[in-house]
Amino acid sequence: MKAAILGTGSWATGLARVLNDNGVEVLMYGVDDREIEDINVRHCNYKYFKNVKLEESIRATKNLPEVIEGASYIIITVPTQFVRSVLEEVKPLLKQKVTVINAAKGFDMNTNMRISDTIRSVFTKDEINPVVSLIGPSHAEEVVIRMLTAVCAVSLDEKTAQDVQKLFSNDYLRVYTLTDEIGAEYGAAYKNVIAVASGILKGLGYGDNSRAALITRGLVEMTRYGMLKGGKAETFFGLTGVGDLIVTCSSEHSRNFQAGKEIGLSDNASDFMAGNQKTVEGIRTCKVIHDDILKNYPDFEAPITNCVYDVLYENGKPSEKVKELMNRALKSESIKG
Ligand SMILES: NC(=O)C1=CN([C@@H]2O[C@H](COP(=O)(O)OP(=O)(O)OC[C@H]3O[C@@H](n4cnc5c(N)ncnc54)[C@H](O)[C@@H]3O)[C@@H](O)[C@H]2O)C=CC1
Ligand SMILES: O=C(CO)COP(=O)(O)O
Repeated sequence: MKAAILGTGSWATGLARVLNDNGVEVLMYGVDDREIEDINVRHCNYKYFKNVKLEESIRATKNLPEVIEGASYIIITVPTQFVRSVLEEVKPLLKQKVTVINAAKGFDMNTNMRISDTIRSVFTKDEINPVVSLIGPSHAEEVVIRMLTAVCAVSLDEKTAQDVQKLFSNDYLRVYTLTDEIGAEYGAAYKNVIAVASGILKGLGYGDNSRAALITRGLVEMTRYGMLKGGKAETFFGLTGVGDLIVTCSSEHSRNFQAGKEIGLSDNASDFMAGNQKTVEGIRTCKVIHDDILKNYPDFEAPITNCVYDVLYENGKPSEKVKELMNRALKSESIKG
């Protein structure tokens, strides 16, 4: 059995190793010569993992037709801004029905769709099986060294979710199935915005109490928003919700957290925004959610997202925004608002 992995970055490499460990033939598709050469020749991916030796059976190429040829599964591990364009390149290459598995977290660059909707908009029902997302608290840096991790295979179709569950599960990766696609995808995207806020708090010098408050109130905010979009409340209390929120808000591995930390340290986002080269999905996700609320739900309160938006896009000072959050009108802890 063969899996095509789109991307040669950190998550692509982590999931390639999982599948390789599970006896699946993997071939990675990349656009970066250095990453491809590292994987094929030096059997590592030094840019992302300084001390990890990969198996020789994990290979990468720029030749997309070779990657897609004979693959039963196509795994999306490119940042969300490239998902649609790479899938459009894949489409004419399909010769048999495949299962497309999304592992990216955020929204379509052009349409702001959830990524599962993007996949369904690119392919016909005859070309692909029901879409699956593989999401949950899973830093590539830990998965690639086989540290115990649990994620969800999310699909509207339970059977396809179970198939993907079996494909990825092993003694260090435990996969649960879930059918609330909307709730899971909004949770996995929204948590990146809260993780930027968590990094900002760290950079400003705040401690564990502040982070616990942010995670808790962030969970309330993302649950309310996700329910508005059609997700189930219980999903936000699972791996794709609070699970991913905790890991991303608390880990130095998180690029969203790192971005926030840098912004908090300089009490300003402009230098970071001008120079950033890393994959920080929360930056664009924040704008998508902020703009959606402004346009479609003017009475909806999203104080954390609004503050992160002001810092990233309106030159707001992080230290002032923290004061603003703390001095909002006092209220009860209700999830309703
Ligand atoms: N790194 C992690 O721990 C996790 C990442 N994710 C998600 O996975 C997605 C990818 O993130 P990372 O792997 O971390 O990013 P990354 O920055 O480590 O790697 C991105 C990769 O995409 C490649 N790429 C860019 N454009 C491409 C194109 N058109 N065709 C093929 N490859 C292309 C780059 O060369 C690079 O190899 C993001 O949405 C992220 O939120 C999800 C779970 C864990
Ligand atoms: O989604 C992730 C872990 O579950 C990765 O988070 P970052 O993109 O912030 O590194």
